[in-house]
Amino acid sequence: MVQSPISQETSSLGSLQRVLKSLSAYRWLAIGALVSSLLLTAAYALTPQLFRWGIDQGITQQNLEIVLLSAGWMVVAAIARGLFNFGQSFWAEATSQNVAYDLRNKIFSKIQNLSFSYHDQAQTSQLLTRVTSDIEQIRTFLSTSLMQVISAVVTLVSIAVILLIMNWELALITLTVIPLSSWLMVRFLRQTSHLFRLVQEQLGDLNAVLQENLFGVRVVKAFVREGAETERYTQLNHVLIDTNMATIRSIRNTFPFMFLLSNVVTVVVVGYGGAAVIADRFSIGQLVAFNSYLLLILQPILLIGFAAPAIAQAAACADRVYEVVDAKIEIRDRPQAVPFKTCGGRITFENVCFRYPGAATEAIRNISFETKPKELIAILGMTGSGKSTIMNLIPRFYDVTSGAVRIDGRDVRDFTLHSLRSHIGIVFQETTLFSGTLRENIAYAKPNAPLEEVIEVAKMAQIHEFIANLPEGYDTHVGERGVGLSGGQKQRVAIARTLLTDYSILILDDSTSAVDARTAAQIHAALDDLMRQKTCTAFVIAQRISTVQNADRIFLMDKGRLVAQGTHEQLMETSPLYSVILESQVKAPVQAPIQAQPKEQR
Ligand SMILES: Nc1ncnc2c1ncn2[C@@H]1O[C@H](COP(=O)(O)OP(=O)(O)OP(=O)(O)O)[C@@H](O)[C@H]1O
Repeated sequence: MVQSPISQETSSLGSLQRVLKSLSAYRWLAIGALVSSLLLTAAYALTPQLFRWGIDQGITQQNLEIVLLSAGWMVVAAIARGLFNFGQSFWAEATSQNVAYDLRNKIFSKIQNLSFSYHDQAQTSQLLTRVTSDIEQIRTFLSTSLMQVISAVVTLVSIAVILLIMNWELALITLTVIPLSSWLMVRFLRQTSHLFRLVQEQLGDLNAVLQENLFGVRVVKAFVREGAETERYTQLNHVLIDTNMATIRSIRNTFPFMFLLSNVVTVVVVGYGGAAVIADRFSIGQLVAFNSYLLLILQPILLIGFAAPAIAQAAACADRVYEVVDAKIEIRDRPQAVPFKTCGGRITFENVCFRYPGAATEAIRNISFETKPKELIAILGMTGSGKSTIMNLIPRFYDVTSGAVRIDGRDVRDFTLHSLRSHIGIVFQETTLFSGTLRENIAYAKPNAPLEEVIEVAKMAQIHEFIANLPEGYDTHVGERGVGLSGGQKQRVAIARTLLTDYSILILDDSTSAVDARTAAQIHAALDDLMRQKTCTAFVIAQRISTVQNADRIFLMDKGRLVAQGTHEQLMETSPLYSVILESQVKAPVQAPIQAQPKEQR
């Protein structure tokens, strides 16, 4: 299996730093959250002092006015806490939503620009997990964990100072809790950080099975593999729960010790502080305030503890997201690239070899040919002989391993990708339609095309009659993969979609394979005229010799090599392989299309 390019290790910490840097774009929102958080901490820190004042100056001195005043200020402090809490969560949420929005756009546009070779090796489900779940984890980190940690650190420092001022001996006993619990936290993070990355990867694997299953649901049912598929999913689900349980075990091994620490310190403070009150070295109000601070100081340590797994997880997610954002785009414009404007029709392959990334052998070897203007070239050959590969090199879906592909004498790598691909109309072997109406699908590359133009190309692709007979005609909705249409109908919509573009080079890659032989012949007849008018060169890859007999030249491929070329008649005379293919097809029912029409593929 090909190694995924998106599973390399990079520094999680560095990725998390990049997330933090991205906050600068929303600095005012972030500052709003930070200021609210600081004010919230201040409001919390003030409350025990109000207690102390109320007890020592009010209750102990039997001064009702001070008791009521301190109670009133406590109400004010409570309201202030509510307001600052709201401000902190509102602005933190707004910041995180904006950062997630930017990251989603960034990763999506990167995915659009990544080369075919990247997509060949990357798992779609892993990419989906990165765009959805990973970014959501980063967002939660920014809106919750990050704020928790910042306010916890501010609270810890400010309360430590207050405690030291109030009673340094008792403060030092209390503050021992900080290094001890920090050590527990670091140990916990060391144990779990790799587990969080694993969880996200396993989630991606689980999504892969789900996605494959949804796409291949018909195959699963046809082969009665529902049970086996459920088993496969359950197994991966099991692996995921095991990893999740490992993280939970690590949490379980850490947090009880933290709680134990806090309880021990409380006991010591009450014991030591109580003795100090009896010895008149400390007032009751101070002891109550001290005890309240103790709760406040343990809370942030626990908060950091709770935030730690989320931070480790966010770091792993940020790592995965930036791996895609930083992925190398193999095929891109050269610095001096020029726009491809007009096509004279001379397409030259000069000793071209090509090996797919990660493949052991070359898919095509030493291919050389040159087309003449307005030529219609058919490419024929056994399955896997390299026909599609040749065509992939003209629009630079891949770059040659050696040799050169030229158009009118100029290397295709010298053209800007956008202009080059805009001039090449290509119908792929596999048909992909998008969710939307039939009209929207046909006008995919030219959304403003008037209906007459859409109808015109639909007629050429022999699909107009079918569409016109639908109750909603061209406004009929089709599913994301054209569900509701037969294989042949989808192929014809795809042909119409290509015909509507401003192509000058046309490539039809086995694009009538799912269409019945008579309709295929009608499509080719209609395209024949069109190819000679609109295109400078056309390539048709086909399995059936009958559909390409009219080609000006037929290229015969065998095991990655161009073994023969010429007209149908010439090849019949000179190529034994061509004769073998022809003979095998003469015996096949497709040679007699009118008498025995195969059903369109469903
Ligand atoms: N993305 C890819 N990564 C690695 N190898 C590939 C890839 N695509 C095709 N190949 C290999 O390259 C060789 C040529 O494939 P290609 O698709 O060009 O054949 P083809 O003649 O068009 O076949 P078919 O008629 O079945 O479509 C095959 O051996 C195939 O396994």
